[in-house]
Amino acid sequence: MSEPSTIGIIGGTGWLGRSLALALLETGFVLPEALLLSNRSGTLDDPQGSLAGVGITADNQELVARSELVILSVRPQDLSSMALDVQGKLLVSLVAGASLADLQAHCASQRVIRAMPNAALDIRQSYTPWLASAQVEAPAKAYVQRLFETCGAADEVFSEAQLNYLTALSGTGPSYPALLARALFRDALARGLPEGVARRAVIGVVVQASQLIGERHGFEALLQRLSEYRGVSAAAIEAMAEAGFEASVGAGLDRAMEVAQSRLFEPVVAPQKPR
Ligand SMILES: NC(=O)C1=CN([C@@H]2O[C@H](COP(=O)(O)OP(=O)(O)OC[C@H]3O[C@@H](n4cnc5c(N)ncnc54)[C@H](OP(=O)(O)O)[C@@H]3O)[C@@H](O)[C@H]2O)C=CC1
Ligand SMILES: O=C(O)[C@@H]1CCC=N1
Repeated sequence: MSEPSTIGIIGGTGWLGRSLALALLETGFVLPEALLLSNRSGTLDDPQGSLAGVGITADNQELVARSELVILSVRPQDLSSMALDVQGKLLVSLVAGASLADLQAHCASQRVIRAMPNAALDIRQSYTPWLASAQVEAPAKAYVQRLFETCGAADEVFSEAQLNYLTALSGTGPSYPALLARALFRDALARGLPEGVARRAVIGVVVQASQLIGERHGFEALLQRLSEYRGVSAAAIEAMAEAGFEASVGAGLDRAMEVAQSRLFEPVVAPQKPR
């Protein structure tokens, strides 16, 4: 496969589609004139001009005709009612709950990649696992890996089960840190802290202090080091564990994975014949 010279993003003005478009432009991965976006109105709201020169259309088939690589970034329910024939071209879908087989049948291509970024694509810090159908050639896979590295880290995975699990674990992006932040915030308010202090303390922990977790400090090593004081942190970590912290996380992931594998996308228009 020679590298696609044109990229089209269906749903390219949404949260993920637009963030991806901006990342591809910022990194020079694609030139504005080689990028085409679609949405239902065919209009582009771009007050800052960051998408200057990029094409916009309301006609998804026109986008397919003009793009060598088609990226699908609409909500699952919008895909269900969308007739789309990608004419055997390489299709990269970001749609949660749409399996490779569903996408092949619905969009008329055997060459399909399912990718699962998260909302941190917005700040070019997504973690994006992806799964390719057997018909995707090695150079196309290498190209897609580089494409997602424009906005964070990416890994190929090798089963729908792994991708569905990762939809629950990492596709949810900021959900779990935000849940922890809300629990800490509510606790602080319940104990009478002023709201501003509570909010800044929580952000200080969940957003700022958590940056210590990374290349230099693994999370296990950090927990160990803090626990070794046998003081306040150790008491909190152990009491939270005893109260069922990990069981609660496991239950949430179970439920999220059930939804991720439950065909959020159900075709209501006739499938195309895969090419
Ligand atoms: N947001 C997230 O955190 C994550 C989302 N995902 C998946 O990514 C996909 C996109 O999500 P997200 O960007 O958040 O959703 P948004 O609702 O922000 O964006 C959806 C886009 O699709 C457009 N659209 C809707 N219907 C059509 C249509 N018939 N033809 C062309 N464009 C259309 C919308 O534009 P308009 O309404 O103007 O037509 C909009 O630009 C979803 O499938 C989701 O499951 C995956 C991981 C994380
Ligand atoms: O919650 C959702 O369905 C989307 C897909 C994964 C993350 N956000």
